[in-house]
Amino acid sequence: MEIGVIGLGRMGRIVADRLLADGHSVVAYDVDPETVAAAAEDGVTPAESIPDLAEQLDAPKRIWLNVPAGDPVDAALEELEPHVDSDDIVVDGGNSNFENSIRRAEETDATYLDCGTSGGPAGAELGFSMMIGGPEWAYEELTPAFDAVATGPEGHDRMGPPGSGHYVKMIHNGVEYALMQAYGEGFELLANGRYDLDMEAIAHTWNNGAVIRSWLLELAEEAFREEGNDLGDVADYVAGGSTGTWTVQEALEQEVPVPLIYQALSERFNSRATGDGEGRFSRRLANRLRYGFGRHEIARK
Ligand SMILES: NC(=O)C1=CN([C@@H]2O[C@H](COP(=O)(O)OP(=O)(O)OC[C@H]3O[C@@H](n4cnc5c(N)ncnc54)[C@H](O)[C@@H]3O)[C@@H](O)[C@H]2O)C=CC1
Ligand SMILES: O=C(CO)[C@H](O)[C@H](O)COP(=O)(O)O
Repeated sequence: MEIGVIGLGRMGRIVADRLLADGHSVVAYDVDPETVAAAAEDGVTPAESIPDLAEQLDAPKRIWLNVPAGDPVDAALEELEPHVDSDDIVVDGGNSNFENSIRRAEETDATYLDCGTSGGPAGAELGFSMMIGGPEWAYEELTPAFDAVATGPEGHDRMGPPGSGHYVKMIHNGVEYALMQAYGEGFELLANGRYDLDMEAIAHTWNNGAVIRSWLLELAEEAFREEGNDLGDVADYVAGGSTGTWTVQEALEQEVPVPLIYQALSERFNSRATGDGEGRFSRRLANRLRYGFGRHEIARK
């Protein structure tokens, strides 16, 4: 299959590479020409602009966006609009707000799939987990590409109508915040408790057979190995927060209590209010875990 990839950052580059590795052909564009040139060396066909990318693709066109959520998605769609019709499929692989995805699916002349994507840049070797919303025919049409970018056929599924893919990913991220907070609190108590303990060794032991083993805990083990038992100069500052905020807003609207997710989000806001980089071990671990899965910059003291 021939696919246009727009956005070749941490996630888009993996999408392009995994499509190429599975035998698909990729035409790619990024606002950063150096990024495009680097990808071209590894086999993508470079495009100089979004219209150029659209013109290089044969009809029906298949286009995959991996740009930052918000205005860049609308800007890319606006440029695509004169070049697409309902036989063409546009996938938004970013962390877009699900209500924007519903609006975009209605506004665009193309057929739209919202694709919540989990696994982060660190998950490149295994492939991603992908939650997709939109028309069934479009999901089926793109299944070979989803098989290539996800962990395989089990790594993606159609959630339901437009918006549902990003809705499920939003709540996934709320769970992610709460899990990081829970691990953080446990390690904070261990670090300040009554024994002199080795955090990496504890994480390693828990990761081997314990009820609470997980990928986040493997990333915690890696964090202690790389930063030291006290997390070194990793600051008490947790960035991000948009998807968690939307999760809490949705929970309020649906009158579903989500105290753990709300508390984890509040801890992030608190970390920014304190601003001294010292403070809570739990939040320092969350800061480091965001680098672990997402390659988000680590705030340092
Ligand atoms: N990093 C992560 O762990 C994950 C990120 N996401 C989501 O995936 C999307 C992309 O994230 P990343 O790859 O991490 O971001 P990134 O910042 O690494 O890459 C974004 C790329 O888009 C390019 N770009 C921006 N505006 C553009 C435009 N109008 N046209 C073409 N290219 C444009 C930038 O130059 C950059 O190369 C975001 O919505 C993010 O929230 C989803 C899951 C995990
Ligand atoms: O979606 C993701 C992982 O699943 C991204 O890494 C996202 O950036 C995480 O959210 P936040 O930036 O609010 O920590």
